[in-house]
Parts: sequence; C-alpha cells; structure tokens
Amino acid sequence: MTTFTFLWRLTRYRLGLYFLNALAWTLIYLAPIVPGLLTKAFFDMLSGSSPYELGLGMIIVLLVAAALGRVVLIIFGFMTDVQFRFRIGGLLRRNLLSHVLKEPGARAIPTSPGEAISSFRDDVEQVEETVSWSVDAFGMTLFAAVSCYILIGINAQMTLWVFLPLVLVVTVAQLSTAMLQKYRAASREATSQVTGAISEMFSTVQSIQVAGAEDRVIRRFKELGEQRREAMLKDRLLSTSLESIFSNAVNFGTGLILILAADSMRTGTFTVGDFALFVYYLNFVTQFIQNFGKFMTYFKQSTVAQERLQSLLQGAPAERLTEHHPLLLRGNLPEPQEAERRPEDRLQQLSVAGLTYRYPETGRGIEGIDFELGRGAFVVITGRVGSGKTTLVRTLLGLLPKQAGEIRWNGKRVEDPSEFFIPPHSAYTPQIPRLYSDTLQNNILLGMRADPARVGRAVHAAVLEEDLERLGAGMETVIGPRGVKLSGGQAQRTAAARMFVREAELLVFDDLSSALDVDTESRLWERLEEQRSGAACLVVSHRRSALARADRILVLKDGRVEASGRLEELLERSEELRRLWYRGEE
Ligand SMILES: Nc1ncnc2c1ncn2[C@@H]1O[C@H](COP(=O)(O)OP(=O)(O)OP(=O)(O)O)[C@@H](O)[C@H]1O
Repeated sequence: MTTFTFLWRLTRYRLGLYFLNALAWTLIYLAPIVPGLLTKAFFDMLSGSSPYELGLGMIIVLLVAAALGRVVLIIFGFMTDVQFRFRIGGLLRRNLLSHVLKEPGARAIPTSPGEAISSFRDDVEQVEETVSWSVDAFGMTLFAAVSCYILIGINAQMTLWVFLPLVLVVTVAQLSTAMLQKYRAASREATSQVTGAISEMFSTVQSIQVAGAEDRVIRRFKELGEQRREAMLKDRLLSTSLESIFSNAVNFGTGLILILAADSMRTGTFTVGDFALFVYYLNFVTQFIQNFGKFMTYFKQSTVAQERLQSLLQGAPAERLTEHHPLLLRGNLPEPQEAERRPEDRLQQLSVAGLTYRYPETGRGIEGIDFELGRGAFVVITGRVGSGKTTLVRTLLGLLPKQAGEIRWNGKRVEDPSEFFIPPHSAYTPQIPRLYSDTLQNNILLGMRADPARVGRAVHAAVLEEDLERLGAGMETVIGPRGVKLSGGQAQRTAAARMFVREAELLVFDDLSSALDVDTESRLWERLEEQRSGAACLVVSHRRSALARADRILVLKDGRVEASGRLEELLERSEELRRLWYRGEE
C-alpha cells in the first residue's frame, strides 16, 4: 500500500471532519489576504496614491475585526484538528491492538514489548501529524495562489522572486528524500532499542541482581544510548539543515524584492501601498514555504512509520490498519458479554491428530501429536524438561500457530483454535501467570461478571481461601504490578482461580508444580475433582499426585508421544515414565 493510499484510507474514516478542518484552516491561511489589502489601502491613502475612501478609523476597525476573525477561526481550527487527529490516531491504535490480540498469544508481536509500545506511540503520532499537516499544505497553497494572483496584478517580475525559492525548496526536499528516510528509520530504531532495553531491565531486575550483571547491563544500556544519540543527531542535523535551506532561500528572495522594489519606487511604478502589501504577504509566503517543506518532510517520515506499523502485522494484509471501526468515545462502554453456552459447546470428545509446531528459531517443538480426551477425563502430559509439553498445550490452544494437524471438538473441525479455545470451551493456566496491578478479585474476574458464590467456589478449588485471610484486605487486596505482593504459589493459585471461575468445559494446566508444594497441589486436585462436574482436565505435570489420578498419560520425548496409557501400564512398558516416576519420588 502506498503512503498516500494509507493516509487517504485513514482520512476517509472521518471525511466530514477532515473537510471541516480543511475549511477552517484554508480560511485561516486565506485570512491574511484581507489585512494585506487593507494595509495597502492605508499606505496608498497616506501617500496620496489613491483617493480617501474608507477613512483611517474604518481601516483600523476593519484590521482589528480581521484579526479577531482570524483568532476565532484558529480556535475553531484547533478544535476540528484535535478531534480529527485523535480519531485517526485512535483508529490506528485500535486496529493494531485488535490485530495483536488476535495473533497466536505466544507470537503476538514480532518485537519486544518496548519496541511495540514505541511504535504505538511515535509512529501513530507521525501518521497523525502528516494527515493533519495536509490540511495546512492545502490552505497554504490556496493562499499562495490568491496572493500570487494579486501580486502578479501589481508587479509580475517581483512576484516571480517571491515564488522562485519555493521551486528551489521543493527540489531540495525531493533530492534529500532517501537520506532523510534512512536517518529517520535509524533514529526510530535506536529509540525503540532503548525503550526495549528499559522495559527488559525493569522486568528482570531480580535476575540481573542475582547474576551480578548490573555493570554489564548498564554498559550495554550506555552503548544503546550512544547509538541513539548518534542516530538522532544525524536525523536532527539533516532536518535542521533542510529547514535552514528553506528559510534562507526565502530570505534571499526577500532581499531581491527589496532591491527591486526600491528601484521601481524611485521610478514611480510602485506605490508605498504596493510595497507594504508585498512585505506583508512575503511574511506569510515565507511561512508557507517553510511549512510546505515541513509537510513534505513529514510525508516522507510517515512512510517509515507506516512500514514499522505494518511490520507489527506480521504479514497480515496492510488494510487491517485502516479498516473502519467504531471507537466508542462517548457514553458508557458496553459490558463484556459472557459467551452463551450452547448444547454443542459441551465437550464430549476432543481429538487431536498430527499436531505439529516447530519454532522457526531452533527447529524444536512438537511433531505429529495424536490424542483423544473424553468428557470428564483427566489427561496428564509428562516428559523431561524441553520435551515439548508447553509447546503442545500452546499449539492446541492456538497460542502458537499450528503448522500441521487437525483438532476436532465433538467431531467437528476447529478452524481457528485461538478463537475457539476460550471460555466456555476452554480455560488455561500458563506456567508463568500474568497478574495485574489491581485487586485480587479483579485479577480473578478479569472483566467478567460472576456471582460471589461462583467466585467462592473458584477460590476454594484453587486452595486460595487461607491466603485470603492472611492478605490484609482479602479479595480487595491490591497485589501490585505483576502481582509482586503475592508469593509464587499464591500467584499460581490466583491464576488457577481465574481459570476455575470461568467454568469451562476443558481446563488446561501448564505445570503448577514449579510454584506449588506437593501437598497444596494434591489438595487442589482433590477439590477440583469434587466440583468440576464433567469438565475435562489436560494437565502438564510430572508430579505423582497428578500422574496417579490420570485416566491417560501422554509421555513426550523430543517433541513426540513416546508412550500413552494409564500409569500402571506405562510403569511396565515405558522406560521414560519409570525414569520420571522414580526420580520424582515425593
Ligand atoms: N520460544 C522458543 N523459541 C525457540 N525454541 C523454543 C522456544 N520455546 C521452547 N523452545 C524449544 O522447544 C522445545 C520444547 O520446549 P517446551 O517449552 O515445549 O518444553 P517443555 O517440555 O514444556 O519444558 P519444561 O518442562 O521446561 O516446561 C525445547 O527444546 C525448547 O528449547
């Protein structure tokens, strides 16, 4: 998609507002025509070149009225501009976020979160800026055309000297396109590297301290800062040099006009009023030429911003960015709806055949996984570290894009696992749960509406109620950024309660053992058994408490199912399981 098409599609989102904005700014840019003509009349009247028509007082009143009129227009112009910009920026961010949320969760963005945030902020702003300036470019061009027409009527040769620098500026801007784009891309890239590094440092403070890596991290941060400084300097230097070329070209033109004007005034072909009008318009024409150059620079820079925004789509059509959707800026936001439970959603049989996902970076992952799971089943996935357990559940749930294989729910093919494996079909507790700086209650509900009895059941099944007594404000306890005020086990059980409260048909657990002691994990399975009423469990675990209650165990080795069956059979025929069972004596 060309930058022009990209910007035009965004503009069409609020075309009416854009034209209102364009009208306001065109009038703002055209407004100086009037005081210019009044000034000319004033000086011609003083020097006796034209008859005394309006009178001094009237001219002053008209000048003040013109100034006031322009002030009102500018206020209106800023209102339409802000409203318009906010909407197209909002639409871009909304579309981008909606795409990121639809991508397989484990591969949602191709960069670090810090880099993505920098794109959401700076690149969107750059695009807003360009579309907004297009209105100014139009208004300024119209002013140039009208003032040019008036000035040509007075003195064609001198007018040429006013507009000649414009041609020069446009040529220079065109010639510097490639270099400017390169420098802008480099400076943006360097900035997102710095933002990415800050976000990574903040999220891994503990690991950095434990590894004693403070000095190395700071050194690396300084290097990135230095790279950013250099890139920004080049970008700024080029932009500022261009600006200086623009304004100096105009100053040069101004000087020429003054010399020419002085000559014509001596010969009497140029009145004092004409001179005043030229000088008055020149001011605005100077601004126009500078701003026009600025618009062209913005346009080039928005090509870079567009490319960076598109890279976040990871190959999806670029049109996603400019699709028109409501922004819901006024009134109350709609309440999140809990999906309706239809009879066909009830899990009878889940069948997985040939499921494959290999990480492009390492070529490792899972290959040709087959298994079945019936209503109320308790299936455990086990295997050594790195055997592919997490990859299997993530691929099944659509958090990683499957490369081969088929998933069927009650015999019906699941076309898009990431859209299907959500409540009420399925709920999931990842190995490292994500918690937010909010109350425990809101962390469990995550926007859902549930009655206290349901929440109570979930908290009980997750063996969380004793912790509630110890946490100062119970369910209203604010748990800090990423849940830092909770222990690892509490965080894991909060995530489990979040899963249970959704009362899904399939509950997927990715290894609770890293944060739960043996005893707590056993209690959790017992309680869940009492209240899961037909829900099936798919559990990644190597704990005996889980293996012993499994209807079926899948033993993974190097990304494939090495053996599957009940514990007793597998203890006889699977060396891999025996190894895990006896080593994991608890
Ligand atoms: N993001 C990734 N990029 C590349 N390779 C990966 C990635 N995540 C995992 N792998 C590789 O894929 C293989 C399977 O990893 P996976 O995390 O599924 O194993 P696991 O059995 O769940 O291990 P654990 O018991 O440590 O959780 C491993 O060899 C691992 O190195």
